[in-house]
This record gives sequence, C-alpha cells and structure tokens, in this order.
Amino acid sequence: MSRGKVILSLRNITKSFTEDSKTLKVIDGISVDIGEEFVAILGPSGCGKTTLLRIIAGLEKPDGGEIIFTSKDARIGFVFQFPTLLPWMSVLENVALPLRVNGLSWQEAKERARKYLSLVGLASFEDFYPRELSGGMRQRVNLARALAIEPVLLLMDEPFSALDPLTAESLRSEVLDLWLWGVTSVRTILMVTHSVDEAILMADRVIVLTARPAKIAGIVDINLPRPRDRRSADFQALEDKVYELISS
Ligand SMILES: Nc1ncnc2c1ncn2[C@@H]1O[C@H](COP(=O)(O)OP(=O)(O)OP(=O)(O)O)[C@@H](O)[C@H]1O
Repeated sequence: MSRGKVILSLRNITKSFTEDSKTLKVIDGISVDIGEEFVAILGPSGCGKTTLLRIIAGLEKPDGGEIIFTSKDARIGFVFQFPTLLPWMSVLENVALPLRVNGLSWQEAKERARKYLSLVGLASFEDFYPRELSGGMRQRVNLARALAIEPVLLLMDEPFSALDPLTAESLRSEVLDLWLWGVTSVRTILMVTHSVDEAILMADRVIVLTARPAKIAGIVDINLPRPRDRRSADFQALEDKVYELISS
C-alpha cells in the first residue's frame, strides 16, 4: 500500500533492449502505486533499476504497460549518480539554466537558483565553477538544480554512491531533512540504491527487485521513527528481511 495519496501508478511495465539482433528482457511486468513517500529501489546489479527510473522520467519508452501520474502537475526532478554540470558555467548558471529553458527570464531563473543553492548550503559558492568544487559540493549543485524546477517527484539514481562515506552520510541526512520539513515542492522521492543500509535508513518502503528481467520480489515497509538507529534490533531485523528477499 502506498502512503498518502497516490501520485504515480505503474501498471505492468515491460521493457526489452535489442542489440545486434539479440533481445534482452530487462523489465518483466512491474506494477506498483507510489504515494507521498520515500521509496527506495534495491536489486542486483544490472537488473534494470536505472531503466525503470528512466522510464518513469520519460527518458525511455516502455514496450508495454502504463505509467499514470494522478497529479495534474507531474514535474519530475532527476539526480544522477555523477553530477552532469556544464564546466564552462558557474554554479549559479548551472542551476538557473533549466529554469531559463523552461521560460523564466535570466533574472527570475537566477533568483530561484539562489534560493535552492542556499537550501543545499551553497549560497556562497554561486560564482564558483564545477571544477573548483569537491564531489560532495558538485552533488549538492546537482540536487539544487533538480529541486529548482520545483518537482513533485524527485528521482535519484544512486546519488550518494560516488561520494566518500562521511560526505555521503551528511548529504543523506540533508536530503531527508529537506524532504521531511516540506521546504521544497517534493512530495515523493524514488531512489535507486545498492545499499540495504541506505534504503532502510532513508525510505518509508523498500522495493526489492529480482535479477534481470526485473520483477518485484517484495516490498518492505520501514515503520521506524526518524532519525533511525542502525544499531537497533528493529533496524537489523528489517535488514535481515530485505536480504532474505534479495537472495530469494
Ligand atoms: N540503451 C540500452 N541499450 C541496450 N541495453 C541497455 C540499455 N540500457 C540498459 N541496457 C541493459 O539493460 C540492463 C539493465 O540496465 P540498468 O542500467 O537498468 O540496470 P541497473 O539495475 O540500474 O544496473 P546497476 O545496478 O549496475 O546500476 C543491463 O544489462 C544493461 O546493459
């Protein structure tokens, strides 16, 4: 059961890729309702997690099935594993550019960009260039750029996996705080991860996918209060449950 009102329904999504006349079935009938919640998607390497996110984002077309956005405003933000910033543009311009493309004037776009840079703690770095920033700061810019389009749904594809452990940990709690405090437009987060720990630490529900072609192996509800304690017996019991599904 999704939490809050359903904002996105996936109905029997299927997808294959054909290369050199060989067909690779990647997604094999995924159906799930997603509400106003934080959902983590876990699954073996190469099972089709990124493909599923790309299908939801409209970057890839499914072969079959339906994606239904119930909200009239279906704006989607996307945070990739590696920040895709333009090296010749400043931090401010990188965040402002998609807004400009969406029809805002440069002045409006820059004002909005400043707001989101400040939310991710980069207010004083707007004139820096991507090469002058650490990996964690670049990922913050990436996040600000995704948030600045004021999406209802935020898709994140392994957003913390290229960062050192300490930076990853602080960015995880910042993302969670921004979402929990409701200071952005984001109501729903869908995050692909390889980490069971990260999924249970952050999400309301964890969707476990099977090996390719991906089907849903099971969905685990994470009803732990936040901030969560990794050392608690409840956390560890949930880890066991998720690992069981992964190896089933
Ligand atoms: N555009 C494409 N053309 C052909 N094959 C593709 C394409 N995109 C993905 N694939 C293949 O589909 C399969 C699933 O890829 P996908 O990136 O969705 O998996 P993943 O679960 O996100 O992987 P990982 O955990 O390693 O990040 C892989 O075998 C990949 O090589």
